[in-house]
This record gives sequence, structure tokens and C-alpha cells, in this order.
Amino acid sequence: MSAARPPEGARTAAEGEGVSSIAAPGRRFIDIQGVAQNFKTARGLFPALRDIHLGIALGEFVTLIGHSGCGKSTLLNLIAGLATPTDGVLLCANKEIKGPGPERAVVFQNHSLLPWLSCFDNVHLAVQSVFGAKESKARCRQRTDAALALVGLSHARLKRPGEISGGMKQRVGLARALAMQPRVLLMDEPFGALDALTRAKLQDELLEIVARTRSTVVMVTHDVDEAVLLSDRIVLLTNGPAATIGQVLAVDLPRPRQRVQLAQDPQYGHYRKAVIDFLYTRQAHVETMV
Ligand SMILES: Nc1ncnc2c1ncn2[C@@H]1O[C@H](COP(=O)(O)OP(=O)(O)OP(=O)(O)O)[C@@H](O)[C@H]1O
Repeated sequence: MSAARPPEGARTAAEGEGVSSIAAPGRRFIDIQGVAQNFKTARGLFPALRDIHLGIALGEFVTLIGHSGCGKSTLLNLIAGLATPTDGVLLCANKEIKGPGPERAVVFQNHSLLPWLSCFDNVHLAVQSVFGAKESKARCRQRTDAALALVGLSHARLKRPGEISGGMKQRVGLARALAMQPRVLLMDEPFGALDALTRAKLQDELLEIVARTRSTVVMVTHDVDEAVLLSDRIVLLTNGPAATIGQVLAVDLPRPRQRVQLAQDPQYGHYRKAVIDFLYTRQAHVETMV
């Protein structure tokens, strides 16, 4: 089990069946190495992403930002294991990502709840899929209740998705992801469909939850303020086709972060301006032909 650690970056012999292992430094809990993604289309291959290199540390909050269609969701899906890259390799905790896994939970913009199940049952389904085989029914129910409490939804546990607001649905989606106790939370514009006030409230709640759970988060967003408020680092993608990382911006603002104070903080303004400059000057969006 405890073999001597090879030098950083050195490949080790493959362990287990087909799981390649690589020695990775702490900053590379998620390690994306030379990833490219092409899609087959009726008009030939479409190069969505090229040459993506990125390491994400345990407990880090990283946002992916870039113009519409640049490849943010494609990159998130690759980390989720919902797609396989055309080129390159993605690792999580030193293991190659070869499909979805409970250590990487995904929260989508459209919450994707089952409408006929209560909030409790929607979360419970995920809990059972991860813990059902090895834990008692009571413990699984406890986990479900704890996740709903974490997002402030204990009172709505028996309601169905059709009976709750958009913000509450996103909270159920978040509870469902958190209940799986993932090491990585992958979020694809989770607050994109919400009004500004609900969105702000959920961002604040997410900051608190992540501080408590110490989750590693990768989040896709279009919102510059959301990116600066939440992130340790902002990954700025160039325009597609063949998008790549144009810049990585480290956001060195102390935590806990309070949006009201930050609004007057010159450092906050500096980060905000850097993202806006990248998006609207260096990567001014040119509509690509469809
Ligand atoms: N399955 C697919 N087949 C063909 N092309 C695809 C496929 N999935 C994505 N694409 C293309 O790859 C590019 C990147 O798409 P992606 O959804 O990752 O962008 P995005 O940055 O998340 O966009 P948005 O911000 O609008 O959600 C787009 O040009 C898209 O049309």
C-alpha cells in the first residue's frame, strides 16, 4: 500500500485494472494534462477545446468563465467523467477519470430533480446509490436529513419540485450533491436561471457551506461578480473554436467574504476589471457562424 513516493510528475506503474496512476503534487488534486476535445458533427470534426493544462488543489474554489459556446461545460463534463477527451488525460486524486464517480458530484443549472418525488426522496435516491449497500436505512435517512438541513430546506422536505421556488429547487440539487459527500463539487451555472436576489442569497449560502464542508469546487459561470466573490482562482477561457485557457487569475481576497464590504474594496474592483478586460477587450466576442 505505502510504496515510496516517486518524484513529482513521474509516472508510476498502472495499479489495478486499467487505472493509471501518476504522482501529483498537492496543487493537483484534479490534474488536467493536455486535454483536447473534438466533436463529430455532420460537417466534420469540431474542435471545441485544445491544449488545456490545469491543476486544482484540494479545497480550492475554481470558476470557469468565458463567452457563450467557448467550451466551459465541455471542460466540466470532462472532469465529471460524462465525456472522454479526444486527447490528453484528466486525473482526480491521482486516478485517471474514466467515467462519473460519487467523489465528483454535479449540480446542473436546471436542477434535474425528479418531479414525482419529494425533496427528501430526490436527495435520498442519491444517498442510497452511494451509501445504501453499506449503511443502515436509518443512517441513510439521517444523511438525507442532514443534507437538507445544510441547505436550509428541512421545512420543505416533503414537498415536490413543482411546489417549491426555483431557488429552493437549486438548493435541493445542491443538497443532493452534498449528501453524496463528494470530494469535488462540479457546478454548471447553478444559479444562472435565478433572479438576482435569490442568486446572491444562494451564493452567500454556498460560501458558508463550502467553508464548512471544505469541498473542492469547479463552477461554470457567466457572471463576473459571482466569479470574483466565490473563487480562489478564475480560469478564463479564450473564444472557441479550439478554445484554451487564456489566463488564470488568483483572487487573493480574505475569507470569509462579505459582498457588501467587498463592493467597496479596491482589490475586488481590481479583480473584476481584470476579468472584464479579458472578456471584453482581449476576447471581445465575435459571433461564430453556426
Ligand atoms: N455534443 C456536441 N457535438 C457537437 N458540438 C458540440 C457538442 N457539445 C458542445 N459542442 C460545441 O462545443 C462548443 C462548446 O460548447 P459548450 O457547451 O461547452 O460551451 P459553453 O462555454 O458551456 O457555452 P454556454 O456558456 O453557452 O453554456 C460549442 O461550439 C458547442 O456548439
